[in-house]
Amino acid sequence: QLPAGWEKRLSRSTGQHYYLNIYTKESQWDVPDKPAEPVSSSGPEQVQCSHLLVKHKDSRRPSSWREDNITRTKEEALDLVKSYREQIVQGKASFADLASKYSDCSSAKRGGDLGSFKKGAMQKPFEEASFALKVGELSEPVFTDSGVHIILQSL
Ligand SMILES: N=C(N)NCCC[C@H](NC(=O)[C@@H]1CCC/C1=C/[C@H](COP(=O)(O)O)NC=O)C(N)=O
Repeated sequence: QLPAGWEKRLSRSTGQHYYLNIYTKESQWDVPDKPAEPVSSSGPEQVQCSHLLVKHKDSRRPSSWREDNITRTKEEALDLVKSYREQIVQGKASFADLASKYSDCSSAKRGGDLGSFKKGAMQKPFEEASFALKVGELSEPVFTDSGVHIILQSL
């Protein structure tokens, strides 16, 4: 008798039995010894985030809708990102307002919204920071080849 939430399946490729978590559709070879977890332990499949990106002269593409040739240094970009983050945290400005004015990413037009994305879509440092956030949480400055970001997880 299997613990609740599991189904016994036969693998066509190996002829072995495996066990399917009927909630998360995750499968495993080992016979389950406790009821299936209704949410996957590996966290959400995808997240929706907005970001404010400040590029610098060493960015992979040191150009944006704001500035054809971006010459600020990485340190200057970090100082700007910190000042924007401070204004948001102190409630002096909204994330979307500052992103639409100052983000060097085309998503500035949407208040920084990047839409939903799965693992594998964004550069690793950005992905790791995005998936580590809770809904409504604002990241510390994150560095990618694009430049310096702050990230807001929206959904
Ligand atoms: N899937 C969605 N929505 N679009 C594809 C995103 C591709 C992805 N992009 C990034 O990782 C950078 C960092 C986080 C956001 C982002 C935006 C970049 C930043 O500007 P850029 O350095 O490119 O000039 N602008 C657009 O791609 C990548 N794997 O390169």
